[in-house]
Amino acid sequence: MKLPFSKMHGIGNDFVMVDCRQRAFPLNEEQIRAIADRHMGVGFDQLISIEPPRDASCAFYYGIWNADGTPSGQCGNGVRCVAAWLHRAGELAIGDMVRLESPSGPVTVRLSGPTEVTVDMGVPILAPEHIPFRADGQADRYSMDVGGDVLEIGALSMGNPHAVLEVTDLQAPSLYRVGPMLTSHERFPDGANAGFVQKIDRGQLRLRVHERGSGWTLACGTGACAAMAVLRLRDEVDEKVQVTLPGGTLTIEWAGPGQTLWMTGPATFVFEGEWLG
Ligand SMILES: N[C@H](CCC[C@H](N)C(=O)O)C(=O)O
Repeated sequence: MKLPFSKMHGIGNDFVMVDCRQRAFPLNEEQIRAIADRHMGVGFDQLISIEPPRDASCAFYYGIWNADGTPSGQCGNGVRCVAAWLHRAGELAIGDMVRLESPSGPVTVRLSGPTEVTVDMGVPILAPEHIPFRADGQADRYSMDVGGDVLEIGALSMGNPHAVLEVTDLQAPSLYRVGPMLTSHERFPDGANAGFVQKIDRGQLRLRVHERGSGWTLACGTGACAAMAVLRLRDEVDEKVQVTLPGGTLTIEWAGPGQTLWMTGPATFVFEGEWLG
């Protein structure tokens, strides 16, 4: 197969973008994993397809797959790259607001420059059964046994499930043990992206994320949204927060429950290629 693709990243969370506007999505799980291989393939954290919309109120649909071939419902850094990709393809003008359809429903994007994108990520989902997360009821903190340690986590969905743990030291070696255990914890029936967040002040957070299906990444957009929302629910941060991940910084704005959450950040082109698989 000769598969043209674009390589992009959003603050270091990297993507292979596949144009499916005129053709059906051509890859099976095994091929996705082959392209994800950083030595024998191209390498990516997520592969993203750009397709005609299924919901007529949206301009395009985008599909999301992790490096291990599993699908996801949402990708915050990815949707900014979809918007910049559509601009480069002549489908989206700077300043336009357009609805895009993700596997978990519509989001609205606005390009403020060719590679600077603001996204209305929708309303964070807090009800445990819709995350999905096993709990007796909705709470700002859930006690969880993770490998023998009891941790207090926040849980929510941004269209994909997130566990958020507030820490005082993002360099602590224990995070590397806890991350994978949280990602595949039995209380998250579909798994979870595990975020470790350190509060600097009411307007600044630092974050590292161990992603379901992709491992440790340089950035996770929905993880930044989830971390901010969890701390906002505990009134630890203001409505507008800078979230700094290993690969860069995003701005997250959220008033509170029931309101939509906004994410702003860059989307970067790296190269165009053709996969010969
Ligand atoms: N990196 C992405 C999230 C990918 C989602 C994925 N790992 C999952 O939910 O399985 C982001 O910027 O939001």
